[in-house]
Amino acid sequence: MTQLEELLADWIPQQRWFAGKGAPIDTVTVHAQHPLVCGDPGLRVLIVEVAQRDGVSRYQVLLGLRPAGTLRAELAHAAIGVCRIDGVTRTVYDASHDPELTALLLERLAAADGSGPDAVGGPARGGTADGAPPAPVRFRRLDDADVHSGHRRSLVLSGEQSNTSLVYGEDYVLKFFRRLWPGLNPDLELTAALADSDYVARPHAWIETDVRQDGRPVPTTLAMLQEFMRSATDGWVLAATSVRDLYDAPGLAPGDAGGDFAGEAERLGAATAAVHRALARELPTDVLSSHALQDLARSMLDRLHRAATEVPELQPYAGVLRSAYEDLARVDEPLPIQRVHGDFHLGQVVRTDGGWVLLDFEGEPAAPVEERRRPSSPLRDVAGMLRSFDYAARYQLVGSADAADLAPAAHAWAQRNRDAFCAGYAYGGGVDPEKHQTVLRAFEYDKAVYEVLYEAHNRPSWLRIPLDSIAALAA
Ligand SMILES: Nc1ncnc2c1ncn2[C@@H]1O[C@H](COP(=O)(O)OP(=O)(O)O)[C@@H](O)[C@H]1O
Ligand SMILES: O=P(O)(O)O[C@H]1O[C@H](CO)[C@@H](O[C@H]2O[C@H](CO)[C@@H](O)[C@H](O)[C@H]2O)[C@H](O)[C@H]1O
Repeated sequence: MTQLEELLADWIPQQRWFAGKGAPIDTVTVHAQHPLVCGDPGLRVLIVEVAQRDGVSRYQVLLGLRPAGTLRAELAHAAIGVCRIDGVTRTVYDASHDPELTALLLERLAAADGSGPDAVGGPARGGTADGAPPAPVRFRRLDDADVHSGHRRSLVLSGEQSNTSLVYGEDYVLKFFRRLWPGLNPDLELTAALADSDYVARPHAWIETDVRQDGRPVPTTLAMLQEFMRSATDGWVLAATSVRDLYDAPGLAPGDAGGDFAGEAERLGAATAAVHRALARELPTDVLSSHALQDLARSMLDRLHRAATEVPELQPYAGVLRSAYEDLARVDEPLPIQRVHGDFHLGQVVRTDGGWVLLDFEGEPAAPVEERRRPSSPLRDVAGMLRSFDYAARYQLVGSADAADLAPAAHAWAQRNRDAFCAGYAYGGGVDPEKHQTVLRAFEYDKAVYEVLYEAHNRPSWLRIPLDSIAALAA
């Protein structure tokens, strides 16, 4: 490995967005390096390949470069290290934290030519008049997007993120996809398909490059610029506040405790149904054949095997989970499928003055992009949100001395909001989740198993949450 690759091999595992935390890194290779800003400071987009026991994954690093010893104190936390690059000793750092550099990205997006919605996922436009190939990193803007670079300073959104989002003033969010899969990112694809919907943050522009796959260059989304919902409050924060109010009111039912969330849960259900209907209008739909249903059940079983091998505490419940998947494989009614959110939870929705807005249509960040772009049952998203109500109810019990006393209240809160969400989903025009219990249960179990792996890798102290839910579901 080069000096830079050695530094990255130490730095990458400490990043929240690194998805390979379950195993050590063997090597890091800089697969491509595209200069965006030359000079001092400099900015390069790196595509790095991280080799681990289970294979090689690609990540995007925004590399800032300054002469060694000149990194300002406020950027010290972003430092990756000091190494020689192009014969000069430089400090390299995570440029997403450097507003001086990120301002230039917004300027490039504002200056980009407009493209129609078909340009999303379309071929790179052909280079310059003299026939030169398209630029390695392309800045593209939707035709009717009004991107201006007046609010230049960006701030990195803090929080439990799989990617890195920069907020410019109060206007835009620029989200850099960290784990890269060749091709169109489903977040950009679905957000663009829903561009006119009141339930999504309007997409404006994107950044892409070509990533080689099987010897061919594949246009691959690096980042998406969308409207910043300035009046937004995170759904997780709202739900957690409601749960806290309930825990502070011993003996009261969730509907009587103050801060009841059921009205919001119901409206969220209706908003989810509206988004599903819009996705079904804009993008292909199908019906799952019985053969495909069996494949789906098998994929759930595979995930269970992987999770139970890695997290043995799951093994006592494997029998119950397996039989839920077998029931799914035997469902003999047609299961409509369409594009869905794919990783739906309370942290992916924000409440604005105008109602609920859905974010982050990327799907489960660890899954290959072909899998995430595959149509699925909308009940998969319903199940994701039901899991999230369970999380919101349980997470304040982790490590609490009052956990046993509060458990009935947690159960009541989750049940009330599950019911409200499902009712809202049905009256909002979605299928009635209550009438599809076998499918819903299988998706819920599968999501909980995913969460077991997710927590084991990212937040081991939260591992008990999905494990306890599975124990309760299996009881
Ligand atoms: N357009 C937006 N407007 C307001 N807040 C946003 C917007 N996009 C993201 N956020 C906030 O950032 C958080 C993480 O964004 P998300 O797109 O889910 O990132 P990730 O893919 O890294 O999980 C969201 O939960 C939300 O609170
Ligand atoms: O939002 P991301 O796309 O990064 O999704 C990943 O991280 C989520 C946590 O931030 C994780 O969600 C799990 O924890 C949530 C509470 O923090 C909870 O509301 C969800 O129900 C639970 O699944 C998500 O699974 C993961 O893909």
